[in-house]
Amino acid sequence: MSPRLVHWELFVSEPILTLTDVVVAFDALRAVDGVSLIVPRGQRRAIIGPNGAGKTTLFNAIAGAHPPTSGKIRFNGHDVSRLPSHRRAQLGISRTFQITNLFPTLSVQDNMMLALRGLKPKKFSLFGSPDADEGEAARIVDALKAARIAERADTIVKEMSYGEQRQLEIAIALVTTPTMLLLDEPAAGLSPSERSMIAEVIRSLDPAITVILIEHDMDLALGLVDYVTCMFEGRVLVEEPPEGIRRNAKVQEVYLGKPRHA
Ligand SMILES: Nc1ncnc2c1ncn2[C@@H]1O[C@H](COP(=O)(O)OP(=O)(O)OP(=O)(O)O)[C@@H](O)[C@H]1O
Repeated sequence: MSPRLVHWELFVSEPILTLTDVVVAFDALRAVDGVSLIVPRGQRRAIIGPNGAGKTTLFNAIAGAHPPTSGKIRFNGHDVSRLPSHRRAQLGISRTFQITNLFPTLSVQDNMMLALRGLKPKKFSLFGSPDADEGEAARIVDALKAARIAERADTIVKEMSYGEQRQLEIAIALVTTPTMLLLDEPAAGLSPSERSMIAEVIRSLDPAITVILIEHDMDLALGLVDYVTCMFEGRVLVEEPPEGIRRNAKVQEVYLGKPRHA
């Protein structure tokens, strides 16, 4: 076997994401307090834990919105620990936010274009053609199809239901063709039927995309993932497949509430 091939094999078997002893401190508060994680390529992972456990702060550390105070983050063969978020996005990390981040008076198509070109509406009107070229148009169609809102391209965002807006956020995260997608409470505030739609969208994402999601709805989260990390007070409390997580005594204690005995 040639050395080139050996190197390639090592590369493809390397986990897509490795966190080593990551700390994010806000003054005296260690919101993330020494988290180490290994996420294999293509895995679907849920991060669960009670309010304030450090889940969103951990996402911010991975995506670059708030880089770690100390520790290492390795993504797809690169040490990204100190990179700004736009460089991490270029390397293939994409995310959605807990609170909608859309431009409500623009169309779905224009929101997608802004995301694709990494612009804000003002700059959008100043720079280049607002029309998508062939490559951009194809990526937008693919992302809208994956999010199941292909027929809404010309709709003004504020006229869409809240559930559709959450689907659009996923489409926006997909339009940059990420290798890893971080979804921060994708189903928060949705009705049961909107939740089922979001679950269907996540379930049918390209299996090559690694997906990490924060979700408070346990039924939804556990039905979508291969593996679960439960955080508590900034640390990893438990890691295991979804089958065991509900029965795990530590998880019951901190997250689900102590089991009631008859
Ligand atoms: N920018 C900040 N400045 C100071 N403290 C912060 C900041 N962001 C988060 N924190 C604190 O860090 C801790 C972890 O917050 P974080 O939002 O990461 O938790 P979470 O697990 O995502 O909670 P939730 O489920 O409620 O969204 C909390 O005590 C929070 O108040």
